[in-house]
Amino acid sequence: MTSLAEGKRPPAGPPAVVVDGVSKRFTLRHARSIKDITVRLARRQALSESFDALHDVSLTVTRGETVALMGLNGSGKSTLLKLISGVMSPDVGSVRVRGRVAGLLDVGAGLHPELTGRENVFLNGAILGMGEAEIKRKFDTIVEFSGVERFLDTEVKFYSSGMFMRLAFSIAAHTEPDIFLIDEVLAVGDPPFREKCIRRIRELRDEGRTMLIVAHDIPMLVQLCHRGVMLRHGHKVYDGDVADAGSLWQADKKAERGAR
Ligand SMILES: Nc1ncnc2c1ncn2[C@@H]1O[C@H](COP(=O)(O)OP(=O)(O)OP(=O)(O)O)[C@@H](O)[C@H]1O
Repeated sequence: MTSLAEGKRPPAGPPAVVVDGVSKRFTLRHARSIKDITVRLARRQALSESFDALHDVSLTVTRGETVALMGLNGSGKSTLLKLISGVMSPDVGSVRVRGRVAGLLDVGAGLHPELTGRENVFLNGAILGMGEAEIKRKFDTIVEFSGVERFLDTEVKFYSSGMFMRLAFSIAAHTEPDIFLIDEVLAVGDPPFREKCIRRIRELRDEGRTMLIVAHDIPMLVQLCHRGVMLRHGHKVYDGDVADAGSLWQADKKAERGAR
């Protein structure tokens, strides 16, 4: 696989994101009701267990770099993006971010179901750091990109998941973030919209925005990204050439299929 971004690496600049020795532990509760607790205690089974979703992960992203985060399901990619976006804090280590961050971490995250598409453009735009004048100036572009014009005055709870995602992506992608975090959303849209998103990501990349992208579409990541980081069971196992990271992902995937 050859990378489109090869030879187009951004000039070495100041760091935009510094993740330093980060670990994150989650507790999984096995019993929620009094009955569950009683049964598990009688059987001498644990009521909960904890495990490390991220283990001593360090990562520096230079301003203007587009970095692919790869790894099988459950390897810790989304957790890492949540730590960078600030919606979650690490148990150990630190995360420093320089600039305005726009995260697209969940389909429709940040859209309010009871509000219309139009109201959500204003609300979500403001949450993502745009002023009212800026939103008004970009309103038509955002709506046109999303393709939800006809449903603009409908509450978004009536939108399909694809429409939800299109509006959410469109708002976030037009906030001119310094750092743009994209998690899996590209898997949800229909193919023409996906192509549009990829074009927009490429534009943002060529404008010199910093991006971290999580996806399972490895050829797309290889095309779009300057660099690839591979996670395995919460550990960073590779950080370097995006095509090589892609090959590691393919090998893990093959091993996982073989193990089933
Ligand atoms: N809030 C939470 N509470 C408990 N466990 C969690 C929580 N969030 C994530 N996990 C667990 O942490 C591990 C890492 O999850 P994460 O979503 O970061 O992986 P991922 O690499 O993004 O996976 P996928 O590709 O499936 O989205 C998983 O085992 C997941 O079940």
